Amino acid sequence: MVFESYGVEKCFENHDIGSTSYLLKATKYKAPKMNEMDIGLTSHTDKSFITILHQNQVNGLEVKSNNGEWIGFEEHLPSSFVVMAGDAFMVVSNFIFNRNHNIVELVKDKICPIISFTAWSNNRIHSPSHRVVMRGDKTRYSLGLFSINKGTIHIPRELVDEQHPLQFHPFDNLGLLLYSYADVYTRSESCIKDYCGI
Ligand SMILES: O=C(O)CCC(=O)C(=O)O
Ligand SMILES: [Fe+2]
Repeated sequence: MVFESYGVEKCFENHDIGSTSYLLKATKYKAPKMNEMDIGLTSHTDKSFITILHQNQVNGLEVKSNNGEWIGFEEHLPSSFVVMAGDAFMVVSNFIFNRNHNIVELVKDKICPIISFTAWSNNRIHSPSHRVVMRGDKTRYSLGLFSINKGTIHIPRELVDEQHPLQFHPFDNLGLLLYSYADVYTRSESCIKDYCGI
């Protein structure tokens, strides 16, 4: 849908199932002691191209809004999941799908572009900062499917123009992930900009 909306469907073949590695991560977040509030996962942006998240109906995921407020993601359907852009892609929206694959909620333009700059979309799309905050007395489980492109991601020529001069060198998505964990990354405001910014 995003590729279509930018008129670059032809680039999709470089991002299809054969061009992507997947990391499936299951996480258990314990309920805070004494019913207080606990940060389950500190604020970050994902280094994937795209992330799909599902939780066991114990809310906790929060996304930073444009004005710096944290918006809690409230799950209403057991079959819903969140699709979120990573630094390699970056999207302005969170899509929440139901089991018929229809978008049931679009938290458009609320997502904060404060610290991240998109690579593939040449800085048009932003990956949201998000975190997990635990409240209440229930254990939370989440499943995250992180898709990471194999090979080199090139910024489509169609996404470079006068208003959007080229912002990123071609880059390796797995390299970005490893760089974010490596000592060489000095933890400035934007990992992706440090890694392959022009
Ligand atoms: O558990 C969640 O809902 C979020 C997990 C997450 O953001 C991550 O692992 O990068
Ligand atoms: Fe994340």
